Amino acid sequence: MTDYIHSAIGVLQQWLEHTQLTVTNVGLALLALFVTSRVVKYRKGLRAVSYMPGFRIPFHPLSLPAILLPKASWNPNYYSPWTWRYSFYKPFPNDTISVVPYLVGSPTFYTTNVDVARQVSGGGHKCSFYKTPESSAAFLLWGMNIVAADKETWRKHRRIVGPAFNNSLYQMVWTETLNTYNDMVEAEGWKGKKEIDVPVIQTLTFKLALLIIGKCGFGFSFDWSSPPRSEDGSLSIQEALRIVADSHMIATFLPKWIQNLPTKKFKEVREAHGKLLGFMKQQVAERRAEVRSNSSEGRHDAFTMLVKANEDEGKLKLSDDELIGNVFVMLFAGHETTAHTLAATLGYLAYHQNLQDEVYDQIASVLGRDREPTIDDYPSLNKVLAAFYEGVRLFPAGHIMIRQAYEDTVLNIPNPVGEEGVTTFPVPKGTNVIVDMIGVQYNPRYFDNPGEYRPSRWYGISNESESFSAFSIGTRACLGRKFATLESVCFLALLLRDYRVEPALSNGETKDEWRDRVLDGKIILTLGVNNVPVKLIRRV
Ligand code: HEM
Repeated sequence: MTDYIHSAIGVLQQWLEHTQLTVTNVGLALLALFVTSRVVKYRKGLRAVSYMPGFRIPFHPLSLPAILLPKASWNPNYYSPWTWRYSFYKPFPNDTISVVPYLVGSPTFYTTNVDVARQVSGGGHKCSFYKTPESSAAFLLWGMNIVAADKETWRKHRRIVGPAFNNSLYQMVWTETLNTYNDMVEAEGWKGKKEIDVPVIQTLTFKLALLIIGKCGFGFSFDWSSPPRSEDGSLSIQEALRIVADSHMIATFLPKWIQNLPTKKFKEVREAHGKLLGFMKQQVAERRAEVRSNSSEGRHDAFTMLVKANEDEGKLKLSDDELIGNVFVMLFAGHETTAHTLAATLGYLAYHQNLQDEVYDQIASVLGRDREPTIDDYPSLNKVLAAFYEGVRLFPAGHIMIRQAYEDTVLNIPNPVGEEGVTTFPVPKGTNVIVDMIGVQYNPRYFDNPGEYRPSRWYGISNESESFSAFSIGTRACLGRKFATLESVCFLALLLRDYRVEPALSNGETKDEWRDRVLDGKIILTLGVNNVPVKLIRRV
């Protein structure tokens, strides 16, 4: 008997090694097998997939098969499991499908179609869809905010938060990214080194994104090398913000009684939350006093702008908790997303040296060898931006948008490619519509050879174009898109100006094996790539 158990464990271990799956993913895989089921019937022309009702999983069943698939087993010529995610839709006649519960409950539509996404995601007076509180739970820890709010509440938040994303903030994002890059080179001891090993590029991109949100979003003065605790042992605000960002999933999804257990990790998380909350309350009061006494003129961070806009507002002011909620939501909407996309972009550019050369040639022609970039260079660095846009297309950090019909309505679903027109489907109140953003980005309806990393597909396309659907579309599209692109273009231009980025291969590994290992997706709250190990070779 023990022999059987040992050999079963052995087989499982081998399979895990082969597929590079973690134990958590195996758990999810088993759940997926149980939840996802066979195609059962056509429902008014859309083919339906049926699943057992009653499961409330943090992300939808389509995420799960993509995670559980052993690499490349479905198509030896293709390496990204995310293309498989799109191919999920291939057996169906349309790029919008409905998933119908076996027993009770209303069906859910899954769509990879931009027109359907526009109908459900935009908000607005005429839109019959909204974000349910359950789907926004991850954003509601610190108070109501623009991401979680809907309808009238959203409009109230947007009026105050929208104006904070202005040219002064953008100038600050650029300047602070430049300062942070120089700070990083100094603090990491890169000066004078010809070759630098970076085992995980995410350690840099996550720190960069945190410092930029901390400085430009919260208006804190952070620096690359500040110690996590002061001499008296108390947590620094910078470290508290890092812990809060890193423990977001714990704080959102773990029951309170588990979070209150006396382990080192949970104690640290509680300390960080307590410290930040107290600090933010004090900051609201201080900034309000500054705004009232006109002494906030030199401050352009989003937090101060928000307090200012709120002071100027008449009846529809935000409460202090809502102000704090909106500052924190920038951390959760803008930190991981930007950091993951930068890591994916650098991974692709390391793998495709010819494309990196093309980007570098532009940087060199715009900046020369050592001129610091200014925000006026941003439009001329369009190939850097295109490299970033292609990174976010292939790994759209905001990989899912969940909406629900709050009244009986219809969806106008475009007919399959090759057939003109739309078909109108009745959508009863309570029906969920899930916009599968990975599916959208890999949908051949919109992108020629969608699995290929090809930044040139974005050349000559206006920045305002809705083709960049990875930031969503319509009135509720990402408010931080320019924030993210300015930060990323500035950082990439500096890094690629100074260093050639190459894959750091492990023993005996080929470049293609590196690509398969690294440029593979993982989802926690947002979608990113695996750890990206690179070598930075100083350009002379
Ligand atoms: C690569 C980086 C980013 C990506 C891929 C991204 C993606 C998205 C997506 C898909 C949405 C729509 C979500 C939905 O409607 O369910 C969204 C909304 C939003 N994002 Fe971003 N985002 C990024 C960076 C940022 C940054 C840096 C900030 C702020 C500093 C930010 C702030 C927001 C806000 C406030 C909203 C809500 C807008 C509204 O509902 O009116 N994002 N983002």
